[in-house]
Amino acid sequence: MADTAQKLIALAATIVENVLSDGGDSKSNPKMGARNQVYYASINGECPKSLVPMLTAMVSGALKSKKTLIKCAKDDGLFDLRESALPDGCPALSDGLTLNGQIRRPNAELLVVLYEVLLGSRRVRGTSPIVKLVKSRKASLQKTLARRRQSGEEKQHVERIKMPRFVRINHIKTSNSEVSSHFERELRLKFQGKPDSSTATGLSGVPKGKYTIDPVLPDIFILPAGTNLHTDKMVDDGALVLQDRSSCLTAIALDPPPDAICIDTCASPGNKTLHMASLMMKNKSKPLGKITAFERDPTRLGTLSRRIGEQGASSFVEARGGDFMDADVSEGGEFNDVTHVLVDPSCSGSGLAADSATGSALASEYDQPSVNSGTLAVVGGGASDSQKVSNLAKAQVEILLHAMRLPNLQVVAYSTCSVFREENEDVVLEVLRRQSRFRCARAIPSWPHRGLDNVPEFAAISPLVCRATYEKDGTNGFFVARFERITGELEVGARSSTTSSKSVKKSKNKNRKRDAYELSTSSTTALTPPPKKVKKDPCAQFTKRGFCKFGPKCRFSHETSSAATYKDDVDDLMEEWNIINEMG
Ligand SMILES: C[S@@+](CC[C@H](N)C(=O)[O-])C[C@H]1O[C@@H](n2cnc3c(N)ncnc32)[C@H](O)[C@@H]1O
Repeated sequence: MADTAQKLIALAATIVENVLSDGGDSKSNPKMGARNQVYYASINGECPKSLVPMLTAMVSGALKSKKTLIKCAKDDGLFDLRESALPDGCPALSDGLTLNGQIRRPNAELLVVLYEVLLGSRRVRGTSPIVKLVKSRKASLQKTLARRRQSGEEKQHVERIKMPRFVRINHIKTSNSEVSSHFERELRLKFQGKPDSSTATGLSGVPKGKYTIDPVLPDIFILPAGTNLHTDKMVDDGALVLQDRSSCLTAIALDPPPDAICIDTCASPGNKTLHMASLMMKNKSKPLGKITAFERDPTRLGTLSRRIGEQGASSFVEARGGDFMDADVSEGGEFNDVTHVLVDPSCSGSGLAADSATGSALASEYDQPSVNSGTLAVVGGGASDSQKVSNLAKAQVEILLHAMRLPNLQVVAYSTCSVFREENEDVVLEVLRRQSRFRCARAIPSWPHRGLDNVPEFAAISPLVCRATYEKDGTNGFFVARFERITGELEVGARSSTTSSKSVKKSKNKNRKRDAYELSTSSTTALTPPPKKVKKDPCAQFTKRGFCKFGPKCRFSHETSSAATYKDDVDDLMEEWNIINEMG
């Protein structure tokens, strides 16, 4: 037992070291990212599948909480210990310090073990000298963290948010009845009936031993939080997909008919591409159409291709390496016949649920990207968070406009897992302003939670778009909009039924004229700046727990100083979050 724990700690430390280091071979290349390295460790047999959730939690926790862990160790005097005070074989921890006492390069194993003791399982397992050292100082380290939190030097502990386990059916490989009997036979779960509300309370209330189905969205099963399905046969076979409920909104909003010719502009790891494929197969009444899934990142393209194969979709889904912005969208071009496009571009990821590892809180949908928190690490170099979000928003608008140039395109679904209006309603308004062939239509009419309702300029689009939040929907924060080609026969804002290829041709001539009349093509147009917010006192419940039962209606502020955490592969993180939940 202790040996297994030590092997796991050593593996986590190797991955952390790879990520923190500057170089590495292709296998341990830090650019590959921690999650991919965990994945490789599991397929290479270095980590048993059942321990993948623990490994993921250790690696992501140690990396995300690095600063907190080092400060606690430093305050606790760990780096001042003389060699004689260290257990036999323990590396000199002060090697990682510069002359003025700053940390140059933390010992990766120390980070992992400190994470376990202070923020993770709070237990010390393993046998190495570093484990022995931390074990001997566990109580004082934990007191140091508590003191730092009390003095405000560290963020208060945020209670772990437990989302239910959402599982989507892949209709290419299975059916609802097969899945139900699998849950009952293999997992010994009993169906508890369909919940009568879509509130977070209704959803998170799936008791142990039971399962249910989504009250609003088709094909989603809801299992108790913490259900470990990482070794489940149907998940392994690609018949069931672990996907957050909110991330299923986009393909449902697009609603492609079986013969649709589709593009996913930003596809990897392919959750939404493959959801589209499943919907097309489910409704198959005529020959299947096709999906071209663009991915510009070569590593992520590999993940996408693999998953297309695993989920049985290779015959009609193609992974295409390259930037969608270079795709030929001209009349008569390669994508002349495309009717449906899904746009789920890189975003700030500000809607991802609070992370127990870092203690960061859930951003509210009324939050704005803070100017100086500096937590959006990837886009725009040293730019402020609000500048990075603005850069992301510009790219989001350009991808939508590029897609809307496709000559036979009928429907576009747009989504982000951001809660910021700058990447959501503002993007929709900007796209409507810059072209005149598509209007915003009502996406998923049965979804109860619509767009921001407190901003006068959003009044027309707010009832048409969908939002999701942990507080209201039991999911990560999410936004979806549906655009439809204007046929001239429908009222603005009304939703047509899924458009057939005949009506595509009918409206084509009219649209050609509109094509010529495309409005501004400038990529530098600034989005509407967010209105100034009235300063409210902080909400005590939100500060303490990371959420509050009054949600956006609360009269106190839910603003956080680190409202956004940038992650390009946000869907990976969603899945990772589910994994971390399993630890609870
Ligand atoms: C938010 S993730 C997509 C998640 C995916 N839709 C899913 O549900 O699994 C964005 C992905 O799009 C890729 N991407 C961003 N902009 C792109 C572009 N212009 N062309 C192709 N891929 C792009 C990124 O590399 C990243 O893998």
